[in-house]
This record gives sequence, structure tokens and C-alpha cells, in this order.
Amino acid sequence: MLPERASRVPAGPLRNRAVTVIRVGTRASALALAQTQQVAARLGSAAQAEVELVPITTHGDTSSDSLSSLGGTGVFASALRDALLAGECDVIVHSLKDLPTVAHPGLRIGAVPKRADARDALCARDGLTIDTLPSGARVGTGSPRRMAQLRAARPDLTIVDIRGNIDTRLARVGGTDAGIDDDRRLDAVLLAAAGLGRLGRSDAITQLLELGDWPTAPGQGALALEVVDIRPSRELEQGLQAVDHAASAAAVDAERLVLAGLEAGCAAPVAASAVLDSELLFLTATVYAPDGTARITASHAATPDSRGAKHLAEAARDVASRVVAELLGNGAADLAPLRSMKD
Ligand SMILES: NCc1[nH]cc(CCC(=O)O)c1CC(=O)O
Repeated sequence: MLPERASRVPAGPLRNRAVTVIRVGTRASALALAQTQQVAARLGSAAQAEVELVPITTHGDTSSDSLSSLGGTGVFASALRDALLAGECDVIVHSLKDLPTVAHPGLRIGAVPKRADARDALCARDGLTIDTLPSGARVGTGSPRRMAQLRAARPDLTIVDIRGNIDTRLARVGGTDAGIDDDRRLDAVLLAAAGLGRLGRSDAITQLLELGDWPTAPGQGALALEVVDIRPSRELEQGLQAVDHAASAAAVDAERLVLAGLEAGCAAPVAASAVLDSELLFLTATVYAPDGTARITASHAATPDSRGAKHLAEAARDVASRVVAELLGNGAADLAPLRSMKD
């Protein structure tokens, strides 16, 4: 698929000189453009290069068919990867939680920037929260994990399976007097706090759900910069190093290894949350029964020998393999269709 004509984003003082241009591939949704612009600006200034955004419209963006009929959330990633492999851009920016856990031959993750808020956010009418939504209230989400969590917390709510971009979802929230068609009207939607923040829509949040009670998708709130697996230009290498955040990379690595170890797809009802604090890489993961009536959680910690990338990667593998073994040992594979929408 050919990218639309790219827009040039000048990288500051060098704009009038002949400089290296780094072409940054991105999905063309408002969220993807916002987050890519933010990271591309930092990449450009660290690389002392000009950055050019290459928006790529994927079939997943234009089709209103269900994601599973299109082949899962991996449809977004694969169109971007095709453009990268075809040399139409030098680096692509993904939302990490939408990126399949299997490595793509010839490509590698070049950087994981500092992660934004990993929490889910309830955006409800009239300041309502999970506890105060009235019985039968209609809550929109398309995520099997969020559905299971909602059913567990409030079996009396009506869950509405929705798709679409963040603004479209928010526009459906309102009271009966809000002028929204009854069949579309929702009392609340559940969204990632990070996406709302990047779009400047945090004002719509009525409750931030703490990760301890309400863990989120592996990689939520984090981005990944993917490049071809050969030595990048000096400028690109410099830019990648500058935007990479080792603690975030280790945490999302551990979370994604849980998904991979369970052989689960990114739409499976699985939550994982890892943090690297001063000494410890702590990982907790939960597999839900889709109807919310049961869950299995496992938590482990590892102590990396140092903060070097190699030791952090080892700690991530170690902690994830213990969490996966415990989840499977406790019957996680019987609780939920883990392979659902595996990419
Ligand atoms: N699958 C959709 C998706 N992919 C990344 C984000 C938002 C932010 C993020 O987690 O980086 C969202 C929207 C949402 O879940 O509300």
C-alpha cells in the first residue's frame, strides 16, 4: 500500500541546511499521528536530523468489519512493516500493545520510549465511576480483557461491544438528554489513559483505575520504534538511543513474554503489569474467564545484576517464565481461549 504524501516536520535549527532526513512511518489515525509526532520530534533533535512523517492507511483503519475478521489487531502492524521492508520509511512507530509478540524476520525493536500511564480510564457521563454507574448502565469496550474485568466488578452492567477511534467512542457517552441516538448512546466507555492523554482528551476521564485492582494489557501505554535489522545510519542510531528508556523496555518485555509464553493473542483476556524500581523487576499477570466469574493471578520478582540491557533482558525472561509456569500450572489455559486472535 502506498503511503499518502508525507508531511515534513522541520527539526529546528537545521531546517535550512542539507540534512539527513529520517522518514517515520505511522498509522494515519489521530492517535497514531499524535504519538508519532511527539516521539519523532525527539528522535529528530537527538539525531540532529529532519524527520518526515509517512502516514500509512491500513485496511484496518478503513474497514468497519470486526477486527477478528480482518485477521486481528496485527493487520495494523503488518501494513507498517511492509512499508518499512519496502524502504518507504526508516523507522515505524507502533503502540506496543497492538504489536504481535512474535518477532518479524528482518526487523527489530530499536527503541521503547519512556512509558506513559499504563492505566485504564473510565469516561462516564455525569462524573460516574465503576461503583456509582446505575444498574444496567451501558458501558462500551471492544476488549475481551476489559469486558471480563467489567463483568467481574459489576455483573449488572450492560457491556456494549464497540470499535472505532477514541473520539468516536467518547462522542457516544452522554445522558438520555444528550441528543445521541438511543441505540448508540452509552453511559461510559473504558479507554487507555495514555491514548486519551496523547490526544489531549484526559478531561473526559471520570475515574482512573489502579493497576493493582485493574491491571491492563501487556505493553499498554508504551510505544515501540521498529527498524530493519541491519546497522542503521549513525543519525538514526543516535536518535534511537536517545529516545530508548531501559526500564520501560524491560517492563514491557516481561509483560509481552507472558503473552508469548501463554501463546496468547493480543485480544486474549490477559492483563500484565511490570515495573522496574531501584532493585527489582516485579511482574504480575492475570488471566480472566471471559464471563468474569474467575481469574488466575501470578506475581514474581527478579533482581537484575545490573541495569545493562543484557541483564534487564535476562531478568525479564526469568520473571516472565516463572509467572507463565504458575499461571499454566493453576489452569489458566482452561479458563480462557488464550489463542483467540493470535497473530
Ligand atoms: N487497541 C487500541 C489501542 N492501542 C493503543 C491504545 C492507546 C494507548 C496505548 O495503550 O498505548 C489504544 C486505545 C485504547 O485501548 O483505549
